[in-house]
Parts: sequence; structure tokens; C-alpha cells
Amino acid sequence: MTRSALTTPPPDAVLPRPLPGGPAPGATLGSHYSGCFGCGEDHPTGLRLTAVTPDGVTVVATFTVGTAHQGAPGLAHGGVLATAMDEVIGMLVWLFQRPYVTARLETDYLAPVPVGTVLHMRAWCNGMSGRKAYLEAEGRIGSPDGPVAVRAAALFIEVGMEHFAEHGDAQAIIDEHHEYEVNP
Ligand SMILES: CCCCCCCCCC(=O)SCCNC(=O)CCNC(=O)[C@H](O)C(C)(C)COP(=O)(O)OP(=O)(O)OC[C@H]1O[C@@H](n2cnc3c(N)ncnc32)[C@H](O)[C@@H]1OP(=O)(O)O
Repeated sequence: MTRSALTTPPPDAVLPRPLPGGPAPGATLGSHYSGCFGCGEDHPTGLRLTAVTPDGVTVVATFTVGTAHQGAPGLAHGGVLATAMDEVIGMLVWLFQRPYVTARLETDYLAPVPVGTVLHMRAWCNGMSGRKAYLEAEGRIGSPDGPVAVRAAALFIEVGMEHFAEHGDAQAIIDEHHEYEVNP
């Protein structure tokens, strides 16, 4: 991965460990919002990704490229592939049990991805330092060992749930995240 200094962990960064109460190895991770373009089951044209964590600190997911995802005829749009990378990393940071948002996403495109391809994605964390999480993901064509078509490096920043309530749809958060109170 060609990544910038902004997505490279500093020397004091620490690697995440599986957290108590987190999903068991092999567990499927649920959607964080039903209307999410990346993972929402109610989104009419979204990617509808689901992920599995093999170990509590990484995630794997598959994305079948359809005609709705084209850029050039018969090929996946680069922005859609970047979205898939952002989403699989977003699913990974959910394992840390604190809310994060994407601050920076860098993407390398290594091979075209034809419609009909099953992209096998994997995301992992290279280190955490304060509010910053340094993350990486890749998408391989056809199988977990297939050729790498896309790679991403990202910086995610921890925020409070207030970030989403203040800037987004607070009622939707209350409806779907029952543990969250807007005015506790
Ligand atoms: C209800 C559940 C929902 C779950 C959602 C899952 C989301 C999935 C992933 C997404 O798609 S999130 C949507 C896209 N991202 C955003 O909308 C984020 C928009 N940006 C912001 O809201 C703010 O810029 C941000 C929260 C990221 C940071 O603002 P803050 O005021 O909290 O922090 P600040 O600006 O002080 O930055 C903190 C540190 O991060 C660094 N930083 C911030 N943005 C950066 C950036 N873009 N590149 C590099 N470094 C960055 C910044 O330099 C600083 O470093 P130092 O602590 O060393 O000084």
C-alpha cells in the first residue's frame, strides 16, 4: 500500500486487542444503521455489506459488483470501490466499541473489477494513538487469495455519539441505538 504520513501510525501507537463483551470469533457484525449506503438493509441501492470478524480485531466481507455499481461499461466505479473500503473499515472500528468517523481515506486501484466479481475484502488496524485509529483494507478478486484489485489506508477519529446526534438525524439514532440517550 502506498500510504501517506497521515495514515501511518506513529511510533507510540498500540495494536488493538479483542475487547470483553465483543463479538465471538466468527460472529457476523450487524449494520450500524438500516439506511446506511454501505451496510443498511433498508437502503434501496446500497452495497448491503455484512462482515464477519474472525478474531475480534479484523473483519472480512464480500461485495458482489452489480450493474448499479458501474463506472466504465462492465466495470466497477472507483468511487464505489472506495465506499466499500470505507465501509469495511467502518465495520472494523465498530469492534473498538467507541464511535469513529473517517477523517482520511487513501485508495490504490491495482486492477479493474468487472461486474459480477465477488470482491473479498479484509480490514485491519495498524495502530491506535489517542483518538486516532490507523487502518488498512484490501479487496481481492474472486477469492480471499485472489489478485488484489484495491487497497486503502485510512485515518479514523474517535468522536462521541453526540457527533451523529448534533450533525445528523438524532431521532434515527435513538430509534436504532437504544443504549444512546440524546439528553441523558
Ligand atoms: C450511529 C452510528 C454511526 C456509525 C457511522 C460509521 C461511519 C462509517 C465511516 C464514514 O463514512 S464517516 C463519514 C465521513 N466522515 C465525516 O463526515 C467526518 C467529517 N469530519 C469531522 O467531523 C471532523 O473533521 C473530525 C471529527 C474528523 C475531526 O474533528 P475534531 O474537531 O473532532 O478534531 P480535530 O480537528 O481537532 O482533529 C483531531 C486530530 O486529528 C487530526 N485530523 C483531523 N482530520 C484529519 C484529516 N482529515 N487528516 C489528517 N489528520 C486529521 C488533527 O490534525 C488532530 O491531530 P492532533 O491531535 O495530532 O493535533
